[in-house]
Amino acid sequence: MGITIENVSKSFGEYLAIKDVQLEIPSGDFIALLGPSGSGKTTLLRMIAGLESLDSGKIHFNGVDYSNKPVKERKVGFVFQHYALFKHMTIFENIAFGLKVRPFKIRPSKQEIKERVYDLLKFVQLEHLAERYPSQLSGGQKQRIALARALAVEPEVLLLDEPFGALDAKVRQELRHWLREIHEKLNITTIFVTHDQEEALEMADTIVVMNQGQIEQIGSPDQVYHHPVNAFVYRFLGRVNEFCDSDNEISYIRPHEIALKKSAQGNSVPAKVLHVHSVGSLVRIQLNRLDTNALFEAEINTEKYQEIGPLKKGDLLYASFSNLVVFGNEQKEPLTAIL
Ligand SMILES: Nc1ncnc2c1ncn2[C@@H]1O[C@H](COP(=O)(O)OP(=O)(O)OP(=O)(O)O)[C@@H](O)[C@H]1O
Repeated sequence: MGITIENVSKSFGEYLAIKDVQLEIPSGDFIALLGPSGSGKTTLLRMIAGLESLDSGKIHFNGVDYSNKPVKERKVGFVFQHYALFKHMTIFENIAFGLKVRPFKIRPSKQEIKERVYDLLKFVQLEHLAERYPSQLSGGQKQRIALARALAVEPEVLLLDEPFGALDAKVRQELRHWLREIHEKLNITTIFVTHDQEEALEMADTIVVMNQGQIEQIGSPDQVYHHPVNAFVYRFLGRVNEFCDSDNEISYIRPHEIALKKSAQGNSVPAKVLHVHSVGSLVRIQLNRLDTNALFEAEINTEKYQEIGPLKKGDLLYASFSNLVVFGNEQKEPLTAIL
């Protein structure tokens, strides 16, 4: 199902939480709403679900105005951060719930419900847990079941609000791949809220970067990461070094874009090593520019480190900043790209 969000705004009392948002979500897309806490991601998701009213604007599902339709008419499935499984029901009953409470006329038979629940359990690879209670499941298993429950009613839109937020890093990683595979199989339009840029970059077809109730940029992971339209997006999408050029301009470069050499080359800048630490296959090096005294961080792989290292505090290196991007303080567009 394609969704069109047209000039939507929403206030809570005096506070304008969503400001004139426009967004076109093609059918079958996997979208991440990415932004810091309080940027309006959940509010926008809840408006799409019909859980929050709109002050102005419209939301269309497949070209039909759904702005005032109740939740139950929207064919949406939800998964929230805190599982929200019914504690007193078995896993089977949890998944069956949405089907059992359907009006009599459209309610499947007992046998049909049973088959559907087992199909879903198979789909999320947790058939063996049907008779357990939520308290007997791990966090990751609970979220798989929450997804199976959301899928039971055959939604045309899947809404996920930080579904892996409460899980540890390894389980999160597994579930990201798993959810992406599920999306590829079912192709349901999926909107995913996260404040984790890595999660958004890894999973989504389209990233919508939000800030203070507004959209800063819409684009593929590659576009928002490599071609951010402003300083906010640049900063939010990953580690970044900032150098003040003047009162109005700041230049930005990501740590992995800085080339480090043992000897001076071209317009490289001398810098002293302050700190070195390894993170898996990467080495992060904190340095101090000798020309401006500014601190910065470079990131290289272990092979490159073997070429220039081992390094210790006080060692002298030469840094080339070939990909600096300059934004004015309040500018939306990059002023220049210095090569
Ligand atoms: N029911 C409400 N009543 C009053 N203010 C609200 C309500 N819901 C949200 N807000 C405010 O609206 C703003 C946006 O909140 P929202 O939950 O949409 O942000 P978010 O980007 O999802 O943040 P988080 O990542 O922390 O969940 C916040 O300042 C929040 O305090």
